[in-house]
Amino acid sequence: MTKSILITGGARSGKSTLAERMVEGFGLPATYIATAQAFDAEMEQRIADHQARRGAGWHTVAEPLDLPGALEAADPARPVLIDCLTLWLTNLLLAERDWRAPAEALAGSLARDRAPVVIVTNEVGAGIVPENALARAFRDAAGSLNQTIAQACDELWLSVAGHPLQIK
Ligand SMILES: Nc1nc2c(ncn2[C@@H]2O[C@H](COP(=O)(O)OP(=O)(O)OP(=O)(O)O)[C@@H](O)[C@H]2O)c(=O)[nH]1
Repeated sequence: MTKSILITGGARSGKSTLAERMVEGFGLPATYIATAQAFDAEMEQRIADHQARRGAGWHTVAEPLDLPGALEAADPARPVLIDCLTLWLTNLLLAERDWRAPAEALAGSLARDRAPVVIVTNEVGAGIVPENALARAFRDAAGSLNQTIAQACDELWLSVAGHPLQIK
């Protein structure tokens, strides 16, 4: 049985909707682990749109930093959707925390005997090389994090303009 799925794609590529459909396809009450924090009205609106779209039947946990801990604490009988790795990385970098050890911990916990886990991430770095050093460091860290989690996942999907493409 497929246990862990990583979905990557650009902004508004449909990756969150694809992830929600996959998790709902397991036919079980599910847990949503959100890494986003609402710092402004725009983000509040995005989050409200997501919550309205998900509807009832989802248990939502907001965890901006301790993602491995949130996954460990989640009910193992329920499928989990993690949305998204890129914001988690941003939160760790802004808090000046290491991301490599938590990324390895997250990858390790995907091997656990539990209901499936679907993870959303962003495909960054396809454009021109950013001019500032922080943006370049973020781009490189995001790429490495995606590789670490993709390697640990049973399936990897790319969402392009609302269309899913299976990579692994
Ligand atoms: N805190 C919190 N964040 C949430 C909740 N629901 C969704 N989010 C966040 O909303 C973010 C995704 O929002 P969007 O900006 O619509 O995603 P997008 O990348 O532009 O679009 P897609 O590619 O279609 O997914 C994710 O990072 C989630 O963590 C929630 O209930 N609470």
